[in-house]
Amino acid sequence: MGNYDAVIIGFGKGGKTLAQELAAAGKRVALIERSEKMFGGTCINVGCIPSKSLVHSAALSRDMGGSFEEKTHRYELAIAEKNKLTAKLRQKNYKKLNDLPNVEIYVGVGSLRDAHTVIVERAGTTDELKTDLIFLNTGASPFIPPIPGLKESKYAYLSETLLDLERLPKRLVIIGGGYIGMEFASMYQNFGSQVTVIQDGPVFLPREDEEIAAAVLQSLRDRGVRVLLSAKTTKVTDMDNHAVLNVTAQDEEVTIQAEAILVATGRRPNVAGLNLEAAGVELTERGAVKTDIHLRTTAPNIWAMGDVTGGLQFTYISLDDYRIVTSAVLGDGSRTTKNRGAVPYSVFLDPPFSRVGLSEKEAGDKGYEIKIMRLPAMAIPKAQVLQKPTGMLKAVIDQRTGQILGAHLFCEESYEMINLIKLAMDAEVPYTVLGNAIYTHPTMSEAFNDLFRG
Ligand SMILES: Cc1cc2nc3c(=O)[nH]c(=O)nc-3n(C[C@H](O)[C@H](O)[C@H](O)COP(=O)(O)OP(=O)(O)OC[C@H]3O[C@@H](n4cnc5c(N)ncnc54)[C@H](O)[C@@H]3O)c2cc1C
Ligand SMILES: NC(=O)c1ccc[n+]([C@@H]2O[C@H](COP(=O)([O-])OP(=O)(O)OC[C@H]3O[C@@H](n4cnc5c(N)ncnc54)[C@H](O)[C@@H]3O)[C@@H](O)[C@H]2O)c1
Repeated sequence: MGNYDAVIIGFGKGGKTLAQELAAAGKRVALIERSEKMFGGTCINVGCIPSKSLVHSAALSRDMGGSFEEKTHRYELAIAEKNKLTAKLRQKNYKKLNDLPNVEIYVGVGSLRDAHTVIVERAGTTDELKTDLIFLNTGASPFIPPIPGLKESKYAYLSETLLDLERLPKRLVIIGGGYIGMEFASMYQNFGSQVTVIQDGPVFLPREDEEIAAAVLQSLRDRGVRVLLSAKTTKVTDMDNHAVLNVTAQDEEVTIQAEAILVATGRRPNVAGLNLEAAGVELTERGAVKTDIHLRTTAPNIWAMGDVTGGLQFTYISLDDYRIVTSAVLGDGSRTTKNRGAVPYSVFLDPPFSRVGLSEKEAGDKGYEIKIMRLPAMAIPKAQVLQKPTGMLKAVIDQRTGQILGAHLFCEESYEMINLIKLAMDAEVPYTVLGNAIYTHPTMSEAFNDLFRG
């Protein structure tokens, strides 16, 4: 039995950062992680970092061209490179925490006995930890739809297992056209696979600005990605060297063959087995840990961070959740989910798509009198230098105040540009400031001179 000031379940972004902060404040901390392969969490092991390493390698491979065998060889090298990177980061993350004298890492599955007792279980041993404060940072796991034959298929993968597939699939089918589906479609198309995306709804990227979603869809189709909308997979059958998917797409029956199937139909909070009810921690209707604006759960000494709270699933949100929780337990509680500012995001396509704030429709529905500003990517000199003229930029402006309500950038390097707009929105700087600023040249950011000319 151990006594701690704080116990953190899950070695994710929020958890590991909070462990360091609490340790620096003199607290005795236990950090529990169920798998030695997950020190540092989803992002560095099976999420953002490995997928972006492969996105980068795929773009290089596409530029080199060649036969499918040559592409396969480059793919194998890319997987090996990615494995090297994740192993390095995992070890670094472990060491950083393990070197702290008042942090103890437990490898095992954590659960609650009551609001002040955490159990850690692993083969044959059980530890019981007594503590004042508990932090839940257990992340999320893929949801697998109940499609006959899918779970049993040896050709079916989740994002984390596909990232380890060493042989480039000639044909890849992706079930789900969300963030993971789009990024993997773009990446595997660049590596040289023939990619088909099966999306259940009639609208492609329904949460995105209509005009931008149409431009992204067109670009993927121009690159050879087959995207089926209003499509339902009814059965998966394994053959000797491939799977056959029966799909109903807009009332037509089609069969699709694939060497690999990626299931990318959303990720659900990891709450199973935590025994939360024993401590009075309630769930939302959607099965996430219920929290208030300080990320406190319904148990007064228990807090939650990251994907398990059912919020936006991004690494930097888990990191910001750590700031909010730190503010609550070590500070004055002034940082909350309500004042964290605008939340940007990027989908790493080719070119990438990035967004912050409201779409044109959302701004209209909220009653704003709006002005729309647009710029085709081909008008940006740097896009021409990079030979990446595809895409468009769109901004939604509050006509009355000149504030930027939203920006939607589908162009090369948009993942860097969007952070500047987020800053302008948080600082309540009118669009004209970005429109009249001096930028270095030739850069993608200087496009703001034209986008926001007004
Ligand atoms: C393929 C992919 C690509 C992504 N790309 C991006 C991206 O480009 N940018 C971005 O911002 N986000 C991206 N995300 C999302 C991002 O990875 C997650 O939002 C983020 O990692 C969540 O962090 P977290 O702190 O909530 O938990 P996690 O990092 O998921 O950590 C939770 C940890 O808890 C452990 N755990 C769970 N239950 C228990 C238990 N009972 N006991 C002990 N340990 C337990 C898990 O093993 C895990 O290590 C991507 C996700 C995926 C899958
Ligand atoms: N660049 C990034 O920041 C990045 C990259 C990848 C993932 N992520 C995070 O990971 C999370 C999970 O990604 P995801 O793509 O799994 O989820 P998602 O919620 O983004 O998309 C899931 C998609 O699958 C579709 N779908 C569900 N069931 C289906 C079915 N039976 N047949 C066909 N389509 C079906 C849904 O309509 C939806 O479009 C995202 O919410 C995101 O926050 C972020």
